[in-house]
Amino acid sequence: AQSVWGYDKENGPEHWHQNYPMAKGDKQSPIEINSKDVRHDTSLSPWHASYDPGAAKTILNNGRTCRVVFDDTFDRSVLRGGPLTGAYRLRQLHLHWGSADDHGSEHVIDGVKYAAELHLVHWNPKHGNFAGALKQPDGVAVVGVFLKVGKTPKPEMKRILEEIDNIKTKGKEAPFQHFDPSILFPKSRDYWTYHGSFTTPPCEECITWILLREPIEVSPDQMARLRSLSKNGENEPMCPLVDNWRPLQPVKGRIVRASFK
Ligand SMILES: NS(=O)(=O)c1ccc(C(=O)N2CCN(Cc3ccccc3)C2)cc1
Ligand SMILES: [Zn+2]
Repeated sequence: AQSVWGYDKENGPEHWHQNYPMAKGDKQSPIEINSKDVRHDTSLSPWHASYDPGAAKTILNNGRTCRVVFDDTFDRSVLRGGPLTGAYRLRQLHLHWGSADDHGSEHVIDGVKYAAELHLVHWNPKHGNFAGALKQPDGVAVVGVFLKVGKTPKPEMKRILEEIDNIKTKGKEAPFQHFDPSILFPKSRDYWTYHGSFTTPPCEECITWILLREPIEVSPDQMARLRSLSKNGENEPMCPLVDNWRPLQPVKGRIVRASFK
């Protein structure tokens, strides 16, 4: 039977192109950001998120990540500015992380891998709905925030990680309300931006990436909580949900712009 895609030897990133040909495209993500190749673009404006905490709905474990889902039926929580034209609607946030603190992020910055990477996924309502947006080059915008392990963890991450106990296994979902994800943003608004793809199948090349330069800190036990999630269902053999990151993809001549010098 067609094995559903995942991150294991038999269904991992090297196999994805068999069912999802886009995976071999020339605008794939993630990529390594090399500061020497980045262009400071003075025309890039600051980005702005105006999120309604009431839009948060649920948190779930889908066996591949931990995801918080928001109401995106109208312009309730939106991202504007930066490289974007118009307001993009926040649909969900999720994370990618490693089995140890020295790796786990998808994008790599000058050789540095972070322990995890948070993705806030937004779509362009001019394309009608999310399914339509992912067929357009300007359909989706993802803000990426790097997580590093440190001693002064952000209390805001606590809220997501406290919910982990209720969604330990695949398919588990819990209410997750009154949450404004902009509290997860670091102080600096500096970012890199480039055009790329979903880092998971179907790997459509519809994403304007906005990667924040300043990482946020999480504590060692917060990372341990994330790693305590299981990719299996409740009554299946335990299998830790870790290393749900895609390896680096070829840059293929793409230009990465920076909002800062
Ligand atoms: N890691 S990432 O930020 O690049 C990212 C990866 C996947 C997704 C995501 O939600 N989907 C990709 C397509 N998929 C299937 C789908 C669902 C509804 C309609 C149509 C298609 C959903 C969003 C962001
Ligand atoms: Zn992601």
